[in-house]
Amino acid sequence: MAGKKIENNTAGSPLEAHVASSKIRAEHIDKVYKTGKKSVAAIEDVSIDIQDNDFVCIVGPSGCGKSTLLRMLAGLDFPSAGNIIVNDRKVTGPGPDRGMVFQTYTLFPWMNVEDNIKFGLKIKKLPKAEQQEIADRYLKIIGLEKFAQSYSKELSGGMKQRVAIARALANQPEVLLMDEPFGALDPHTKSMMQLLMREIWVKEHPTVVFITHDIDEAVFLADKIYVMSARPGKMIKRVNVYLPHKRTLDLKDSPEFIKIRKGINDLLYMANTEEDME
Ligand SMILES: Nc1ncnc2c1ncn2[C@@H]1O[C@H](COP(=O)(O)OP(=O)(O)OP(=O)(O)O)[C@@H](O)[C@H]1O
Repeated sequence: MAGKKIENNTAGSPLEAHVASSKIRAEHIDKVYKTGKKSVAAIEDVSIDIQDNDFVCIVGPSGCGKSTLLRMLAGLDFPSAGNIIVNDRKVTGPGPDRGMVFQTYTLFPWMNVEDNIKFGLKIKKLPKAEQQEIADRYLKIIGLEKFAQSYSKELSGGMKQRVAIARALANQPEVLLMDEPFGALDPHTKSMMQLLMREIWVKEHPTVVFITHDIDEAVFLADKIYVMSARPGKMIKRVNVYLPHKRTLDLKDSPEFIKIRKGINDLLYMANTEEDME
């Protein structure tokens, strides 16, 4: 697959091409980790172009560099070659324009739910009434109004992730970067979180980049899916997901959903088989 150009399964409509604006661009990214004398090529010649308000998932086998790529978009790590551009500016570090949600729960244990959500707003020194208004709005969206005064240790994993999402969204980042945020949840809670995440996106329309190795999750959530090959990870295809804007869980049993899932599984299988044969 080395050096293969990324393919798009559909050409954008002329209108889309005209009005869409690039929010995030990764241009020919390589990432090599060096530890002592050893070096690991994590990703190779990866390019992506994400438009404003897109919900994008990135899928690929374990170790293909998904988290590495997301960390570089966040400015928490840097490419060995290539550029990352967010809002037409080269990324040189983390910034308030990008919110992150990780797989591990990252709430501040000494703050209650409401204060966790207000954290970034306090730093921004927003007036108290405005902080409360925003916290109330997101508590409602995540359905945890009754837990506003609870602490992290009193919450389930799913509840903690809902608060982490609310905390990230409350800051009104232009881009939400999510690294397998539902990876540690049981299947039922995971489905409920997927539903909630899609609902939040339909309402708020943040630009979302969501990493997962769960193909079902990617097809359910995203409008565009970038598929990566095994390490060193390369982008092999961008798949546009033409499913309804508003989604319900029974969509997962529909022929359209199953067809897209199969297409992505086939791509991953082919990419990995080709790597094995090289
Ligand atoms: N700080 C680091 N130092 C050295 N090697 C690293 C470092 N971080 C990641 N790697 C290596 O880079 C490769 C890509 O890792 P990364 O965590 O980005 O993959 P991933 O696709 O997110 O994996 P998973 O799906 O299992 O979480 C792996 O081989 C990993 O061992």
